[in-house]
Amino acid sequence: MDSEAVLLLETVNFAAEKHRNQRRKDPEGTPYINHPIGVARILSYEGGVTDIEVLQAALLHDTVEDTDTTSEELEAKFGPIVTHIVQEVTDDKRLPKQERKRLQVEHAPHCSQQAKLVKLADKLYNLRDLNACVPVGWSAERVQEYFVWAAEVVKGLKGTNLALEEELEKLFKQRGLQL
Ligand SMILES: Nc1nc2c(ncn2[C@@H]2O[C@H](COP(=O)(O)OP(=O)(O)O)[C@@H](OP(=O)(O)OP(=O)(O)O)[C@H]2O)c(=O)[nH]1
Ligand SMILES: [Mn+2]
Repeated sequence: MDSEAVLLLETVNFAAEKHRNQRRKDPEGTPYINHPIGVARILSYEGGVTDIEVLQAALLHDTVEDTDTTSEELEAKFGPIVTHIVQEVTDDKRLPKQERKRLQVEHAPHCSQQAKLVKLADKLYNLRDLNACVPVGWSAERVQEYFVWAAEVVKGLKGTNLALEEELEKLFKQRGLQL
């Protein structure tokens, strides 16, 4: 087996262990790990991305934000490039939610190309997920607000990956939003 396959399995296993007690917000409580795996899969299968560090960062992208994982831990196990991409897509959970959301819109255009790819795939996964089923406690208005905000973030990511941007544009159009 080639060394990149070994590395991807090592990465997905690390993410699965870190997210093992977490569930998605859908009524069925889908295992959280389905999300990072799906984000990495969007990048490879739909986006044609073969950059192993981007695929690893996609698998790890919510570990620092949502679990006890530290950047130091990622750096020791996966190296500085993967760790930096994850840091770029990590919200500071100590900030109020509104501020975190505003900072994503502000920072998106200044991210590295690698981080922009992960952000595009993360938004595409989450928007498709919202169309498939509404998180527990979310109103239709809250779902629409998420689309409006996501469109603002994605505007700042334009010119990164045509296939993913086209898929996102379709979803925004269905909601009456323009990129
Ligand atoms: N659509 C959907 N999202 C769910 C579900 N379960 C968990 N999430 C996560 O919830 C986040 C979006 O919910 P919000 O209320 O806007 O944000 P918050 O969790 O950070 O407070 C996303 O975080 P994220 O991946 O860090 O992305 P981002 O929204 O911060 O860009 C998404 O992955 C689900 O069942 N459906
Ligand atoms: Mn995510």
